[in-house]
Amino acid sequence: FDPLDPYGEMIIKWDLLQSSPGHHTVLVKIENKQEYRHVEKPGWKLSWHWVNKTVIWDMRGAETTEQGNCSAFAASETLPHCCLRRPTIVDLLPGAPFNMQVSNCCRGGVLTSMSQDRINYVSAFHMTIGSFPDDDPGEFTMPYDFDIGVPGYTCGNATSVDPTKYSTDKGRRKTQALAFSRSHLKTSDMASNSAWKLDDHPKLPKGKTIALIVLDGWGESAPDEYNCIHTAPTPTMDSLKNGRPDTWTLIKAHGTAVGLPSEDDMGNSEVGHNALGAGRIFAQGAKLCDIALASGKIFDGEGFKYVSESFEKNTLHFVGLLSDGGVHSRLDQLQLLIKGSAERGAKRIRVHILTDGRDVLDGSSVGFVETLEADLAKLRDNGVDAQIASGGGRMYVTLDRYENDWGVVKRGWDAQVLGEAPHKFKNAVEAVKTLRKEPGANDQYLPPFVIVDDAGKAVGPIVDGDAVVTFNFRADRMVMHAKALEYEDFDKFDRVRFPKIRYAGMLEYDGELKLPSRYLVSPPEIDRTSGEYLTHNGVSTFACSETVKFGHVTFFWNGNRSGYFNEKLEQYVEIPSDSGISFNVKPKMKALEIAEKARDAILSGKFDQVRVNLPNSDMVGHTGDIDATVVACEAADVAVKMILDAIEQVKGIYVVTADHGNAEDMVKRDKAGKPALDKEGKLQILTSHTLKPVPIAIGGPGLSEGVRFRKDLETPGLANVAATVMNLHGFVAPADYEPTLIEVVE
Ligand SMILES: O=C(O)[C@@H](CO)OP(=O)(O)O
Repeated sequence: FDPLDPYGEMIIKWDLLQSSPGHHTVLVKIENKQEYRHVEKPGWKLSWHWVNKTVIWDMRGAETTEQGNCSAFAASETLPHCCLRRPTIVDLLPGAPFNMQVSNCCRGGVLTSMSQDRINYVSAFHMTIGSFPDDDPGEFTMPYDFDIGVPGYTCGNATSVDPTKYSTDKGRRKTQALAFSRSHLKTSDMASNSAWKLDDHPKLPKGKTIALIVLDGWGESAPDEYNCIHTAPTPTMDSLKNGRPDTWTLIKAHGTAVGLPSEDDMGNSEVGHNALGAGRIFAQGAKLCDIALASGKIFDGEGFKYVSESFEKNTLHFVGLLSDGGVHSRLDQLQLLIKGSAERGAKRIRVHILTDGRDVLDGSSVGFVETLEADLAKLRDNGVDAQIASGGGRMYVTLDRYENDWGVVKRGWDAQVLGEAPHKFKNAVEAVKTLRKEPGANDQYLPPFVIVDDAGKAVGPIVDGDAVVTFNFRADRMVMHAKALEYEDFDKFDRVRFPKIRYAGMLEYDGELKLPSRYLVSPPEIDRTSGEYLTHNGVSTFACSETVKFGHVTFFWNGNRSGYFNEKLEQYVEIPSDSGISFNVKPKMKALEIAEKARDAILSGKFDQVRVNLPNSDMVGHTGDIDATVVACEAADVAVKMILDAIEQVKGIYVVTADHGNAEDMVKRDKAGKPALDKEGKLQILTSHTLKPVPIAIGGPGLSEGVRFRKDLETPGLANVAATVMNLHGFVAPADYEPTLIEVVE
């Protein structure tokens, strides 16, 4: 994956043109679909491993670098071109004899990228293959273990897809290959175990137990009454900071430091944990979608083409979080999607909105719905039947995560698919305004509603043949919904009706589950995470949080990958979260239970790294309840103490940090930093994350003497933590990781 080239890839295609037992003709093409990367001289050098004992009788357009031992064919009239089990093929040079050429050959292996040169981005060669005399002449079997011979690429396994159709006789006849396989190449070369080996740190020892504590939503801000971290009693966290400039510092947790489009983007747990675990900054979903929308490429991709097949006769539905928070989705991206779809033939559009009030101010939902309504009215003027069809608050309708409460997803299903909800309105602005007036109502927890026509009938249930696009780019709160929309076998709630739809996510939400199977933009490919390196180097890990943050310290930490890298070395423990309540009701959440599990894991002596996420300051901060958030911060501090006490006992090391800010600032501020009042003179409570930096502290009896934070890094951020932790485990981090935060002084 190359952030400059997020859509790029190289593909090797094999078309089986003729096949009889023991004799096959194959056309191989290498396509450079990168945007910027050319394959320069000395060019590609393609090799693979034959499954059976196979020979290449004849080649055109390319040749193998060696013939190998063909003595088994001594009796035949001609000797094969190559008898190696692992042949290496090179392109012919320009000026090769005419009878040796095929189209797209003979450039010495140089391949330009498709977007820069639409003529020379393909290399092709042709070969006839057969079997050894002592082997069964059988069906063609695709070889494996491809290597393109260009530094920085690894090939995935080949997969079978529809054969290519060829146009012959000046386009009058189409012929079709018999079978077709393609193998994708990735820009990383981690196939062999030795590639994972980390060098020993020259000064720091191995074998220390490290507690890695992530306080969720714990930023650093000026002390005042709206800084709950300041007002809460937090003696443990204070003791890590006060008078310890060498082992306590601040790091960036928002904006470009975590792969977001701009410095105005607050941090969030997804990008924060990705950066913490991966040690590098990857362009994140928000940015990838911006690029795809700006270039219009989003509409050329397979995902959009798939949904657009419903445009002629059926409805296109959009489902997602309606705000400009930029954490899970953005209104401007939805607007571009709606516009682009209408321009490309969508005639009937329905939007199912989820109101926010968590990444943006509570009450802002009304403005967002008004903006969307105005857009849809314009479309209606232009003959597109476009309307909002249903809605509800994000925390109560649809956007649950990590299977904490399927009831949330069911409420969304009932409104969006079945067209059923306890509240019915003729118009969405009226719906949101009215429902917000109910006692205790807020944007996050608005009850579900459907929009109905004059006859009281829902205007937009999702039915057979319709297309559905979920426009959130962030994964965690879309996975459950995606399962309901896509899984044939599904038992989490009674769907009543399971419409046959064309469904695409804005991104792929789970790379392991391949969910959803269609999407508009490819997600960031976060590879070679610190967790994967450390397991390859024998480091054992225990990771724990409660349900609402469990995936943060596992899935996000490991580059959006579920499951273990090495079951023998890892143990992940999830403590069930409270469900069906807002977390200000029980602000201590499961901090104590998480700390107990971490303590036991540390004292067991079985783990080199014990990693936890303490969710309190974030989850309770999001409720906007200041008193409860103070209790939450205190609870997190108590949990930190319990873990640090255990580290003290085993003479280990601690690293305490956070993924983004939240509880340190609970009020909207004016430019001078003073609390901003609304039109009625009331304080505007901030439920969202912030742009603040987060602390990081290191220490413990196991920390070698002379270890301190460097002062020479210009803007250290979350991505610098992975290399730091690797050092504390006694290893040097890979060269392309963001630099370590620490140095060892004599
Ligand atoms: O709750 C969430 O979904 C986000 C805020 O939208 O918070 P976090 O990034 O901390 O998970």
